[in-house]
Amino acid sequence: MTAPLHLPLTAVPLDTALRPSAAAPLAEHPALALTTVTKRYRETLALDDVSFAVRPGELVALVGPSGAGKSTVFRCLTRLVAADAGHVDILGTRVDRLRGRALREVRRTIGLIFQQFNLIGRLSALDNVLAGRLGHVSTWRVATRLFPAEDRQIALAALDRVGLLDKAYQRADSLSGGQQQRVAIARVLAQQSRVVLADEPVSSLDPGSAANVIGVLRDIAREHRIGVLCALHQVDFARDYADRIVALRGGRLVLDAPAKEFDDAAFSRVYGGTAPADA
Ligand SMILES: Nc1ncnc2c1ncn2[C@@H]1O[C@H](COP(=O)(O)OP(=O)(O)OP(=O)(O)O)[C@@H](O)[C@H]1O
Repeated sequence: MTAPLHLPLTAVPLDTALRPSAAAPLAEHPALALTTVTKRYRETLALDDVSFAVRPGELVALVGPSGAGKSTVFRCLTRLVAADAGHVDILGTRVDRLRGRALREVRRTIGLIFQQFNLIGRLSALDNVLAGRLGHVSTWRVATRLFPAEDRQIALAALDRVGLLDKAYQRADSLSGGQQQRVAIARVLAQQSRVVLADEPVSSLDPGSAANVIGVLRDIAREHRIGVLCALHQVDFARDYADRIVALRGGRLVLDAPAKEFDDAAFSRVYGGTAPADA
């Protein structure tokens, strides 16, 4: 375990510490875009001519019934699978054409948030956030976990932003689910990602914690001009917190609209049937 090192947070103003790196491409490009993407797994057409984009600063909810193709969208964006047709862009770079090192570099710019938090339980919240700095520091520093003071400052600022500075030296597995997910958000902040993919980030949380986490995600998207694509099962959260909702059904895009326009008619177009009272 790294010895606690309590650095004064005043040394680097928080907005400076968390500003996206100057090397990052500027905001003209969408954070991510799918253009006429088709993906087939043998006989299953998982994505059928799907196009949509997420702009910097926007939280877009990706909704749809089970098997609609949401995970396949994420797999195409991270190039875990190759689209059969169409193209996939991250910050203006076509990831579907990349290989090897170039692909790894683009992947490193994508912040990932998972349903099950994906933290290392025995490490402190701070060390988990520092993992977001791995793409920014040399291999020997990673091996020895001797992160420069500046990286620790950035990680602490990120924890402060999600309201967890006082938990920095606490083991991740001693935190509540909502707190762990906020550590995961702090990690993508420290990573200075311009693109975040969040796969069902609040599914395992109680409604209060879920609202808190998704609210933090939306706020950091706006503050840091991060494009966030967030797969959500809870349509009510999508409506309340997302800027737009993109809906898939049977691999086809059936809706791409401002979240507040997602009414009962839209619900039945996406899911069939009527919206539950609390959706
Ligand atoms: N590796 C695979 N091999 C064959 N078919 C697959 C594979 N992965 C997904 N599929 C099929 O592709 C379709 C889309 O699956 P996908 O996992 O993208 O949907 P999803 O919207 O993420 O579903 P869920 O909400 O249940 O996770 C489904 O019909 C699924 O059964």
